Amino acid sequence: MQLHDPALLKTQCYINGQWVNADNGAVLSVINPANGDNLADVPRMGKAEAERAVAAAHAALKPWQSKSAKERSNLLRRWFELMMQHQEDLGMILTSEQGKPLAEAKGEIAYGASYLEWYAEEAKRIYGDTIPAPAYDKRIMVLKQPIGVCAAITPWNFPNAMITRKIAPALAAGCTFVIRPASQTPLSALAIAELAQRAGIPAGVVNVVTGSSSEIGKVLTEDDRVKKFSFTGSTEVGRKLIAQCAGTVKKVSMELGGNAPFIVFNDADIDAAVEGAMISKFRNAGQTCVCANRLYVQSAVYDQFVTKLAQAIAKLKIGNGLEQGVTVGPLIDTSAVNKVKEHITDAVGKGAEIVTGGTADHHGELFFQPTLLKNVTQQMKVAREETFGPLAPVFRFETEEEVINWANDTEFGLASYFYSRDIGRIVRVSENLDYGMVAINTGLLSNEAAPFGGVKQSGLGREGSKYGIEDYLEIKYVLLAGINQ
Ligand SMILES: NC(=O)C1=CN([C@@H]2O[C@H](COP(=O)(O)OP(=O)(O)OC[C@H]3O[C@@H](n4cnc5c(N)ncnc54)[C@H](O)[C@@H]3O)[C@@H](O)[C@H]2O)C=CC1
Ligand SMILES: O=C(O)[C@H](O)CS(=O)(=O)O
Repeated sequence: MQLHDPALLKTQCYINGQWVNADNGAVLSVINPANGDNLADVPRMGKAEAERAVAAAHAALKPWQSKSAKERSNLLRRWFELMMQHQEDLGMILTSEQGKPLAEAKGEIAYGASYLEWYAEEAKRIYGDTIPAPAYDKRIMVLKQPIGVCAAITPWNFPNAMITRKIAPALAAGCTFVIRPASQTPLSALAIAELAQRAGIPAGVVNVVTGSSSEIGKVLTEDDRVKKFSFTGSTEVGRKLIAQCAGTVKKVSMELGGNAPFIVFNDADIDAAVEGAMISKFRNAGQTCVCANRLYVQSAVYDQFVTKLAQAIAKLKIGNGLEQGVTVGPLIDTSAVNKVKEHITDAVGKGAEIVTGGTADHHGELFFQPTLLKNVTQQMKVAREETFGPLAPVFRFETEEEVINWANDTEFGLASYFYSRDIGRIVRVSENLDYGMVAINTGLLSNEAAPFGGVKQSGLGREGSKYGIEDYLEIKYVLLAGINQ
């Protein structure tokens, strides 16, 4: 891996300001999904190391809280500046371990850094309240104070942004943090920690532990010193982690699975809808929780949309994300490839038709051709399960009522999209979609200024925006009496 600053490639974990190996020297290999190369080995840590990381975060709490909001803000700002200065190297590390095209990886670095930038500012605007008391000799005050030691387990699909989207509001609020990144993509997390150290974030405020998800997860969810646990990943694992947090009544934030509807009405700008579908569906080879999972197109424009979408898909370039012009990289592992195959086989077996793609790609075992299916129905697996791959199933619908019912017929409620130029329809559909996020006439809704999150079984809480810091604060009610004595 050619880096301008090779010191960003860390192969040890970061605990209490020290770079350390696993106690028993065990390691896990980080593999490039594009070619199977071993990029590096990182520590395979477990219970003891995770407990030391929690202890470090706990010891660092008071000193971190004793800094002024402006001091914390300045440190977050410096961290943001360093991430942007090293955007190229961080992107290279990210593409090498996760697979997404370099342009997307660099975009993720800027996206991840934007949370540090945003919460550097929010750190200075954590306001409390004074409330008129019901008695003349009393005063009511409301303080907002940091919740304490926080912990998170993060996924492989956005190995930079899913960390900063949690750690930035936490540190801004005066909390300290322990991160356990996905074992497929630990190098991005360790590089973030390296830049935290360079930025002057004090020892123990940020800690990164790689290794056993179950052992480390058990400590982070059950240790009473951890007051807040945040997770991004599958709903299935999220349920388990919420249950593990119950024993110590931890506050939890969950960014879980999705099943996004992408609806195109007869009055839509079809070219814009195709452009939005391409962004929403094929970003990160379809491996995002907000990807269009079901494309619903109204009957009068169905054939035109399918034809134009097939033409756009034909322009995608599959390959190693480090190669110039590549727009679709490999999937993360063989189970991801098998899920795409399973959904295609099921749909075709129930009457769907492959318009383009449909098979694995010659670039390697983890590459799959961007695939378009038509004549898809609600009876197929793609209607109910998150594919998390480069598969675009297009359903036909007749009425607004019908498509709203189909779109909402899922346990998920994360992102949703629709294209229309009718103002009455825009208001009605926005209000009737049971989702945490509704994007209108665009296929990309993620940014640091907006509250990202889901309803139903897609999660708990919000990340980003002014709302995202609330999950790292506790409200304290202070009553002052006897004022006239
Ligand atoms: N909402 C989102 O942003 C994401 C959703 N997903 C969903 O998850 C599915 C599978 O992707 P995965 O990465 O395998 O998700 P996953 O939920 O299995 O893994 C996510 C993270 O949780 C960790 N983990 C898994 N089981 C654990 C356990 N018992 N205790 C503690 N940590 C555990 C993993 O090591 C990883 O760091 C995808 O098909 C997609 O549906 C995956 C990534 C992100
Ligand atoms: O986990 C994910 O898929 C991300 O939250 C999607 S996004 O925020 O990068 O759009």
